[in-house]
Amino acid sequence: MDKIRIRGGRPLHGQIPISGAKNATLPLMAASLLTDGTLTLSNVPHLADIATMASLLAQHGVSVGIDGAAPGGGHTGRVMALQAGTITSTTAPYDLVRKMRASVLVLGPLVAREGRARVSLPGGCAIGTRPVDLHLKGLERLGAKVELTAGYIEASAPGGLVGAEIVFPFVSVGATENLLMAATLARGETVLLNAAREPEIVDLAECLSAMGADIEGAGTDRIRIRGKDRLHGAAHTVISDRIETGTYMMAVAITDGDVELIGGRLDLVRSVADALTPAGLTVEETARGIRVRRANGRLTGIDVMTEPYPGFPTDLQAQLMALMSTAGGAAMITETIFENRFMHVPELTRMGANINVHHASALVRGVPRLTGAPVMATDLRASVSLVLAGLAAEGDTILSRVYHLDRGYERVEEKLAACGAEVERIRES
Ligand SMILES: CC(=O)N[C@H]1[C@@H](OP(=O)(O)OP(=O)(O)OC[C@H]2O[C@@H](n3ccc(=O)[nH]c3=O)[C@H](O)[C@@H]2O)O[C@H](CO)[C@@H](O)[C@@H]1O
Ligand SMILES: C=C(OP(=O)(O)O)C(=O)O
Repeated sequence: MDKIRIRGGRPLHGQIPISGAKNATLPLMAASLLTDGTLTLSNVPHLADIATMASLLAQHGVSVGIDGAAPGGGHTGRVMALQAGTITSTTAPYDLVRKMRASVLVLGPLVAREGRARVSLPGGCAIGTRPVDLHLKGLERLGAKVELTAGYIEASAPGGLVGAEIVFPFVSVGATENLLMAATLARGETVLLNAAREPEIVDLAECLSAMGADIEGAGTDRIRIRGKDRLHGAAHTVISDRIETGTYMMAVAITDGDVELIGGRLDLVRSVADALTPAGLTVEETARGIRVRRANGRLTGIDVMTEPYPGFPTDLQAQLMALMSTAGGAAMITETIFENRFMHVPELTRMGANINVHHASALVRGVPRLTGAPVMATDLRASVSLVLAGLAAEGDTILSRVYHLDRGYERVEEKLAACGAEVERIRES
């Protein structure tokens, strides 16, 4: 298993290309199941999760073609062509689903197109129990019969799905995506209320519309879908990764650097910029992306609560905690989305951070400096928070279980090293 070694203390200077969004690409790939036409996605990031979704789709019978990296390894990403001419299997097996929870996004499209699906229950993960009850109740509202048998979701709608009003009791990105996709092939009209408003939902809706779906209101909490008999192929460019953007914003901030994030979109990270500006960061839109640097001197602690979009994203909470570990004064960080998303705290503490967790809140008292240490990744965003801490720490940090990082950060060590960081991957067989 690979490790990453970081020698801290080097400010980042230069440019970092932002990749296409993992969390947009995964549902977009699942949407290919809705049509026998070809769905061509550009700006697809080269990540482990994307490879997992490609394997899952392949075993459903989808042909997946990838053109290789863009010339020069640039930020324009890969082009992926997906064609689900015939669905050869409606089962999503445990072995693939357990690797990646987003595999459950094949459920809605499979039931909508084939009238049935058998999808392994994803189960919990390091950050929480993460049930899928809203996905299942929503499918039932669309007329599917849903049973849980031997760890699998068995859903059937032999006569096809029928549009309905679905009110989510709380916001779920995945349930909104699954039901949005399912509703595009349901008979009649579906209305999703208290729908997630994440940019990845808007991206999915735009792609589905290009495939012939009739969707209004994506990006608001009320999405109306008029079902169609069939969808067709389309070409779509994946939006830039706002979580990667926010992560590098904080990497620049923690090292007191000055970097332009090429392809980063300020409108997608507004809540992050709004939180980090009072902390002492300058965030400016440029012709090609976003420029980030400190306004002057040490950053100051801020209080932040994670919320569904447009609030501060839970996927940037761990990175913010690393940043606040070296800020002046105290910061209170409250996690409202996942019940167990503080797994990075003991590891940051091992690097000298002063953090006390009380239920869903962490009180971070800034220390003058962190010290490098061997640390272990527990989940994707926790692992990158340790990379950030390592960039600012005195001495060497060695991060193990890098496979978590590889799920969501494309060429992270190359991107950081190109801006002056001393970071290298230690490949181990
Ligand atoms: C691949 C992808 O896009 N992943 C993102 C997606 O995950 P995901 O789609 O899994 O997250 P959700 O928005 O569904 O989860 C929000 C909360 O609702 C709960 N819940 C969700 C569904 C359900 O049926 N029942 C239920 O109780 C979850 O356990 C969690 O506490 O949104 C999260 C919240 O922004 C992000 O952290 C993840 O990076
Ligand atoms: C939690 C994440 O992903 P997933 O929902 O796939 O676990 C994430 O991207 O931070």
